[in-house]
Amino acid sequence: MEKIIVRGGRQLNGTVKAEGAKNAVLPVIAASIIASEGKSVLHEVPALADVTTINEVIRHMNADVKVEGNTVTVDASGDLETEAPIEYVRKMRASVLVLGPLLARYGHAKVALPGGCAIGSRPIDQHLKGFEAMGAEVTVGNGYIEAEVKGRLQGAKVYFDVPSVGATENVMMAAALAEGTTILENCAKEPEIVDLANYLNQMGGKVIGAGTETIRIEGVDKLIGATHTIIPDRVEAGTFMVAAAITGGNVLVKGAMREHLRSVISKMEEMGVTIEEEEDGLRVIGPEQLKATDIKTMPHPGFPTDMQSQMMALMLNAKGTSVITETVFENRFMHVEEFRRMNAHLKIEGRNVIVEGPSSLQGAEVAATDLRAGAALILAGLVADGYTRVTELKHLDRGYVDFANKLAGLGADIERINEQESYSEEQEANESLSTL
Ligand SMILES: CC(=O)N[C@H]1[C@@H](OP(=O)(O)OP(=O)(O)OC[C@H]2O[C@@H](n3ccc(=O)[nH]c3=O)[C@H](O)[C@@H]2O)O[C@H](CO)[C@@H](O)[C@@H]1O
Ligand SMILES: C=C(OP(=O)(O)O)C(=O)O
Repeated sequence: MEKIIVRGGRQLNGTVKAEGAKNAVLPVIAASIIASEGKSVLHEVPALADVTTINEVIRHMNADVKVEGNTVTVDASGDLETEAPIEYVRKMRASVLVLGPLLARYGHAKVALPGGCAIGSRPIDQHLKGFEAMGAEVTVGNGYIEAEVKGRLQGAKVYFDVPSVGATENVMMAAALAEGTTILENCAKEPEIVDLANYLNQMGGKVIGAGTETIRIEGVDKLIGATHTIIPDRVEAGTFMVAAAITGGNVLVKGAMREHLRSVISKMEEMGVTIEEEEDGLRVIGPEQLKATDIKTMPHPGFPTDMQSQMMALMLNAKGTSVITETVFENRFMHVEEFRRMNAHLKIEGRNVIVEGPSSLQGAEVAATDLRAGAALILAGLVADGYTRVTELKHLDRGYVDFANKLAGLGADIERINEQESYSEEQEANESLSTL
């Protein structure tokens, strides 16, 4: 079994670079199959498990995908299959993002129903509502969603009941190749949606208003492969910002963009962290003593749910009572039990978690319950007394490239090991860390 072992107590210093954003690259690769001519050349693609999965999904459909370092080239000009089976969707829910492109290009798409996951039930009714408004017939049965339209999708007016990132992206991709104009209202405004719209426009699409609550899309007859560079990952950047702050360190996070991280920056500043904008990123300097604060997760530009567990780790080290309110996902507190194993003082009250700090965190064996929880437990391990061993790394690998090595590069006492059953835990920890 693979584990990350971290021994707390080191201050982090130095420079670390954020990779291309997972949540931008997944819809962009899904959108690449909409191009019936030419190749797309995508730069700054992070080497994540989720990227491997989306590549497998579109390869399964007969797209030609080449990966060379951080550049991915997609040629989807041949005839594609219009189905994404369960094995891919189970690994990664974002596989449903091929629905819009396939439906627009072929008038048919069949994708396994994603179901819930560790953070909530995560329905996709808003995606389907958008396709139906554009004239598609959608059926759900035998574990699959099948969408079909005779002729082309028709431009339509769609009002989303909730500002969903995935629904905004899926319907925006479908509308790019529909006949006529589509107006999407109450859209999600995340930077990754803007990145996708920019890519669609580079392909010949006509999308305006991405990043605001109303997006207007003039459908075009065809889209052509294009070159595009993925934006930096604001959640990975935010995670390293917390790593610097929690250890009282001084770290330059290259690629961290102020305009994408406003809510995270202001909350960290309220906690006493110094954040300075530099030419190529943000410098984060941790205080001697962090102060308590409250956060409420919201759609962008509110505080991102994907930074909630990392902020919990930070609050555990702050003086006073902090309150976290999770409004985006109904079940995103699985990490609370794991933090408690590290002597964290946390109380769940409905959608709130009361954090009593500073907790004297103790190293323990803990499991990543989702990908951000995995990162957050490692952050807590950076300041816990003794060894923290984090398991279930498959979650972490979905969203972080080389996380342990990047932290080690900043001075953390951390190593990723493949456990030999015959070793005792302590022997193994000592041996693996003695080389650091
Ligand atoms: C690959 C990707 O980009 N993942 C991100 C995306 O997920 P994802 O796109 O799945 O998240 P959504 O924005 O769709 O979900 C937001 C909320 O809307 C609800 N909802 C969503 C769709 C729908 O049809 N009906 C519905 O009720 C969800 O249950 C949730 O409560 O945005 C989330 C919220 O910022 C992030 O945590 C994820 O990291
Ligand atoms: C919840 C996340 O991703 P996904 O939507 O891919 O599960 C995340 O990135 O934290």
